[in-house]
Amino acid sequence: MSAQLIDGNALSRQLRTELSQRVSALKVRGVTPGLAVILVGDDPASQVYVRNKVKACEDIGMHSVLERYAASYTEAALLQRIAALNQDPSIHGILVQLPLPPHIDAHKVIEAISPAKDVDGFHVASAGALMVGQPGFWPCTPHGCMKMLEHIGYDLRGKHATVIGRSNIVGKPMALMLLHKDATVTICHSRTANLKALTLQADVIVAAVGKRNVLTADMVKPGAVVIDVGMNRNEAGKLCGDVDFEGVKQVAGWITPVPGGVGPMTITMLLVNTVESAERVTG
Ligand SMILES: Nc1nc2c(c(=O)[nH]1)N[C@@H](CN(C=O)c1ccc(C(=O)N[C@@H](CCC(=O)O)C(=O)O)cc1)CN2
Repeated sequence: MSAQLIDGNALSRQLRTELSQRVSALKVRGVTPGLAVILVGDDPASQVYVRNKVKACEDIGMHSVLERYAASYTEAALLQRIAALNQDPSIHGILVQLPLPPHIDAHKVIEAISPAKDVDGFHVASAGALMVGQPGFWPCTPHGCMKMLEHIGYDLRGKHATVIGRSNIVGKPMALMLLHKDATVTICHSRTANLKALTLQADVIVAAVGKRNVLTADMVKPGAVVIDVGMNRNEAGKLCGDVDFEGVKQVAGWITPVPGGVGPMTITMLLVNTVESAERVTG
């Protein structure tokens, strides 16, 4: 048996076409959705991600600004820049690319972004809204995973979902989103005893650890949906996820690839949040 692929590139293309129509409708009403992307430092992967974000905005007719600052940029200067963008009516979403250089307190920076423009969904107000099921921006990566499940028509009610990873930007919000859809959720992490026993029970597994081969074929129930959030490099420098793709695809029912799975969906959901932010402003 071989799992069916959940193609994040194809789904992104479809969603971005729909979004470009929403952007056109906003423009007719005199509003162009605008995203500000801030990059501090010269992390090579981050440079690729921010370029892709700006290009994605352009492709669907949105306005975007990319602000790049040297690694020596101060926290105070960054906070001042965010305060100005909070007041800028042409900007509906503000994103500070992570990771930030170590001298900058990422939590302080995220909290400086107005929750109304927090299209990354990282602000405590956004996290709280997700927790209690109130309107707010959802973090893009787990939101993209939920869209992929929706796309394959997967009904989560009563299903057992196991999330491997407990980060604030993926693991924890992922668990809450699955819970909102009535799944029974288990969160696993580095101190979890007998991870295999918990993944073998799962109908849906989300691997979000940042470590290769965290999930192997012997840990997966036949037919399960496997979503790989990992972004790692193997010895040959090739991009790979947290899942042993070749082995797991023989057992799973559905599987996301890396690249071409969750990654492009992360950027698509950022566009979704920014267009929604602009739509909220216009009422
Ligand atoms: N402010 C934020 N910082 C970071 C986030 C985030 O959502 N907001 N997430 C990650 C990085 N990230 C987005 O910023 C991201 C990572 C990967 C991809 C992606 O499309 N990956 C491709 C492969 C790209 C490659 O060839 O290197 C894929 O999976 O197909 C998009 C976004 C950390 N920081």
